[in-house]
Amino acid sequence: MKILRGKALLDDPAQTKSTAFTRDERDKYGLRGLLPYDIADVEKQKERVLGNIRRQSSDIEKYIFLITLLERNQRLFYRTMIDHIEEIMPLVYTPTVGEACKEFAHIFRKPQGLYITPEDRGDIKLLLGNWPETDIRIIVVTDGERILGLGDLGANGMGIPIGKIALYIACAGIHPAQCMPVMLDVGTNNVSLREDPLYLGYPFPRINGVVYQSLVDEFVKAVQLLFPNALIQFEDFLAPNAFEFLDRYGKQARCFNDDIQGTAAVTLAGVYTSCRITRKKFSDLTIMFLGTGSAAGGIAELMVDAFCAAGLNKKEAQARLWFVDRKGLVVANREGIKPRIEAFAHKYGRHNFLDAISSIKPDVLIGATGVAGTFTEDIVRKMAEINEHPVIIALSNPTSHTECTAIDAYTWSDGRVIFASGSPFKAVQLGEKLFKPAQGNNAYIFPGVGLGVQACAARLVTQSMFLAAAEALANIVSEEEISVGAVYPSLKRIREVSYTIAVAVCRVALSEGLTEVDLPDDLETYVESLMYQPDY
Ligand SMILES: NC(=O)c1ccc[n+]([C@@H]2O[C@H](COP(=O)([O-])OP(=O)(O)OC[C@H]3O[C@@H](n4cnc5c(N)ncnc54)[C@H](O)[C@@H]3O)[C@@H](O)[C@H]2O)c1
Ligand SMILES: O=C(O)C[C@H](O)C(=O)O
Ligand SMILES: [Mg+2]
Repeated sequence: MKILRGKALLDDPAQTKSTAFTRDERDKYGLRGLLPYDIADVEKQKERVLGNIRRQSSDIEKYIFLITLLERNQRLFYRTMIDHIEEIMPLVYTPTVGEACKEFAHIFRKPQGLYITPEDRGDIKLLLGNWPETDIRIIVVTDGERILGLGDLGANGMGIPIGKIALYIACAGIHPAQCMPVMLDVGTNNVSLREDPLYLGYPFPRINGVVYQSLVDEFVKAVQLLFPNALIQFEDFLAPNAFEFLDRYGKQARCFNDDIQGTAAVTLAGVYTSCRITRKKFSDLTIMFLGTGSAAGGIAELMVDAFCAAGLNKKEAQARLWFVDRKGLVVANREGIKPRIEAFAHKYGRHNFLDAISSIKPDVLIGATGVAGTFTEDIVRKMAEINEHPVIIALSNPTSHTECTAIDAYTWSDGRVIFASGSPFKAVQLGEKLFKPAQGNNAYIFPGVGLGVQACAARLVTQSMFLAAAEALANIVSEEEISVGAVYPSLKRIREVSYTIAVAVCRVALSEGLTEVDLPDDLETYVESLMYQPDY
């Protein structure tokens, strides 16, 4: 890295320390007179940042403030984010990032990340070469077609890769210079966006079919050529594209789909942990999904592996999993069952959602619909009638799209529910008891998986890695966390979580012969040594 001087040094987000430059440094780098007198250490700077965040009148203003801080002073941004993760994460990630994506074209200040459009066909390598860094290790790419539960947001969806990359850096210590957010801006079918005069994306209907597929092919190939060490995380692609790309690239490129696989691991971990509260055996559970998309489909596939690891055969495992869609219980011989769901369409009578719960008596209910309020009072009460401690995981983001809120879930189940949700909820006081529901979000998984894959230079990312990540995450939850109803560890422990998952991923890669480097025996110390600390 070229050492800058004077104003250029102050203006460089990666190198500046702003008011923290010491007298000696101010002398040495030609900074005298360019800064106020006080030498503010990072603690003082953080105090100022927090004051500024808290004085903003809305979360979207807080988001804008934080993004501009990131553009000004990278280390201060990440130090603040790491030290105050519970306060900052909901601002740079779900739920606020959902609002930021909807408003993206209107709050845009400075480009971040790489944009690829159909006009760049044939030139994607050249575009990647324009990126200012060469040693890229983590890429988060979206085409914006299914941004959280908000639908097709086109190029506005860039907020998601930017947010996920911030989590890679803060939660797993990937170096900022090694990360790249990418928007495959292939158009949008959201007419109101295309008609918005301030819209910044490719203002045409989405390309599709082979034309679209070949552009994604070109992107993946170009990444492999220019950034051979990069891990590609596919994010917020609409199903079936999400599944198709995973099938197409998963066995030949270092990539995974976060909504399918990351979500699967975090949900499985929550279910494992719930067994410590319900005292049920994991292999005895019956699980019901509302929604048949990427998240639910991905979870079911990993659950089958988990049940098989617990001693069931594949058929028995599949028999434990049930799907409900808008038309009710998904059963054999129903029209139009998605190929990924067929194995779970059992021979059974037709039932609506509520009757399906009464009849099948699931221990666990998982929502991945993107539709608010789909876990109604009737549904939660029914789950609580058939289970002493029903497990309800409402995955949909952002908060405005959650299947049910924490307070409703606790109230309707008389405080007996074991609840987790994709976006965070505040603690709920019900009589004497305080519940602190945990956030069931793939943020617990993908940073650690990325760190692990990088640490061991795994050629591919496999299902066994996600199974191991789920086990590692479940094992780390403390008794104290469980006592307030949380099935995940506190976010304050996220770097410990990511590191633990990374070590588990390395072990799987080693056992599957996927590593491309010689790893030291002491994997723990090695992985920890790789983690970026945003210190001056
Ligand atoms: N918490 C997490 O970590 C996490 C991870 C991934 C996705 N998600 C959330 O899950 C939601 C779904 O994501 P996805 O990728 O599976 O999307 P998707 O579009 O692939 O799937 C959504 C599914 O829900 C079904 N659905 C919609 N309304 C329904 C209703 N009223 N009743 C029954 N089914 C209904 C759709 O038919 C579809 O099958 C999004 O809101 C997303 O934010 C959360
Ligand atoms: O982005 C998130 O918060 C989780 C997940 O990837 C989603 O798509 O909702
Ligand atoms: Mg996602």
